[in-house]
Amino acid sequence: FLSLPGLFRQHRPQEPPLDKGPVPWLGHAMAFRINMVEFLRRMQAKHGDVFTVLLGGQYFTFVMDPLSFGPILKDTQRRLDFIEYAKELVLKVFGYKPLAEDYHMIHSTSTKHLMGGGLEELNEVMLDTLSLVMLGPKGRRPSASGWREDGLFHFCYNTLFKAGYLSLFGRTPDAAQDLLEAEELFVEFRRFDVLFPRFVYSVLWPREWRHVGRLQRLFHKVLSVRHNLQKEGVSRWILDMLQQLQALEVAPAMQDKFNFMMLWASQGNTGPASFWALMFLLKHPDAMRAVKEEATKVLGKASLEATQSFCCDPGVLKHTPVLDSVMEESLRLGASPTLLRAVQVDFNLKMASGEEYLLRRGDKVAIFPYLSVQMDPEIHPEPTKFKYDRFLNPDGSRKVDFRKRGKKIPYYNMPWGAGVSMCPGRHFALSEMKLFILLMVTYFEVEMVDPDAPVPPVDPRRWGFGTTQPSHDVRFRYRLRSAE
Ligand code: HEM
Repeated sequence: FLSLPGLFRQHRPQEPPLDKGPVPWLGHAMAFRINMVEFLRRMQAKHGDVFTVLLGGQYFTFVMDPLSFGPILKDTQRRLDFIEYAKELVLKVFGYKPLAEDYHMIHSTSTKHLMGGGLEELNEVMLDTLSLVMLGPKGRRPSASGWREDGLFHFCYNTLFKAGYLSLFGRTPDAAQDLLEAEELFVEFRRFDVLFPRFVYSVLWPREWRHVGRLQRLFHKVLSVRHNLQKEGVSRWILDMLQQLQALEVAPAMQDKFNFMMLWASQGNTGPASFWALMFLLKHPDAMRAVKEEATKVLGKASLEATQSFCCDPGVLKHTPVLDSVMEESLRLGASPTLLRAVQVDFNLKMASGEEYLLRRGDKVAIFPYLSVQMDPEIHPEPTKFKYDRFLNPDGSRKVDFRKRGKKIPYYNMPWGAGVSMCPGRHFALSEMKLFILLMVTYFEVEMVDPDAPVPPVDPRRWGFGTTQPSHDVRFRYRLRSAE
């Protein structure tokens, strides 16, 4: 009954082309869910740069022209809302009931502790925890000099998850036990991660719904405030936010759910993104050579003596333009967030071309930068190719000048989203991923088991959910460089 008005919706003059799809109410939901990129390509070819589609009872207007993103991302008149819409999702996925104060709290605390001076402190902790995860509780073990084999995706995700989790959510005096618990948590995190896209689309089987419920309860328990209080070195980022929630008299059970949300936000993307970076480096010897040369320049020729941990000044992360470009290029190819805003009042969206479209109150506006920016051949020639120096000027400085139709384009790569929903953890995320890659190329020999194995394609079910994942893993081996 509630969806009836939607069913009989008619296209009004000046509105974007309307495509209600083949199935009442569901509209295009099936095609969208199976492969969002293919679906949007088809719609763009059919309707142009702006179109409205019906997806599971809701109307989404996709804006595909990056020169027209400004009015959506810098909407000062608050005709578009991000927060209310995000609230529904957060309640469903994490069980967390957001407060009006949350947005400001998360962003101001992140500015304090995940950027600038706070970040320098956290980088030191991250280096220490990466040492623990990659070398074990006793530092470099003699047996560790032999080759070890793993799936590259599993290795990167597992390492970044454990190091990130222990750095942010704290450790106990028993490092071996911490590692064990982090490993167990990673296994559960991956189970949740695998179900995540279909959970969001509400298309799980009954058994899977029950499984998701069990996983949610497990995370609430493991990340509970009570459990956390027994730990040392819980990051200021987490502590500060929990203190603010306490001051707002949020119940402890709700704080546990908040922690789960922060675990997801902080650990769901860095592992997969590091995988793409290392994968591309392994497949592009020129890029690997350039990164290694830069690493030697900033760190010197490093190797480990017995029982040593990594020796690296995180300050060097400010002097790695080549690695910066590699990370930006890997994120261009591997990150595919969807930026969503709810339309609060009917209003005219002005496009860069001068055209105007009427947007209807209650609809959602969506931007999918992977297709409309990151894969645009005019902005990034040969967009499907990995070019490690794409984001470098000839003089070695960072390239920020990208153009479309002759116009400088402000949003030329959008892995972190943009505007009000821009990732507040981006500086820390880049630091931890760069630290991991630097350690891998400096202290380890790394090679693919089958050097001819191609870069795996993206799992199409994950388009639109932040950093993509490969459709299958790739075997690789690694060993500590011997001391010279
Ligand atoms: C490669 C790594 C990462 C990528 C690509 C990434 C990307 C994003 C994107 C696109 C969003 C916006 C989502 C939306 O529009 O709904 C977001 C939100 C967020 N990210 Fe990240 N992120 C990464 C790592 C991190 C890390 C390491 C942290 C924290 C330590 C973090 C904390 C957050 C938080 C708290 C939010 C929600 C902000 C809000 O509610 O407004 N992210 N991230």
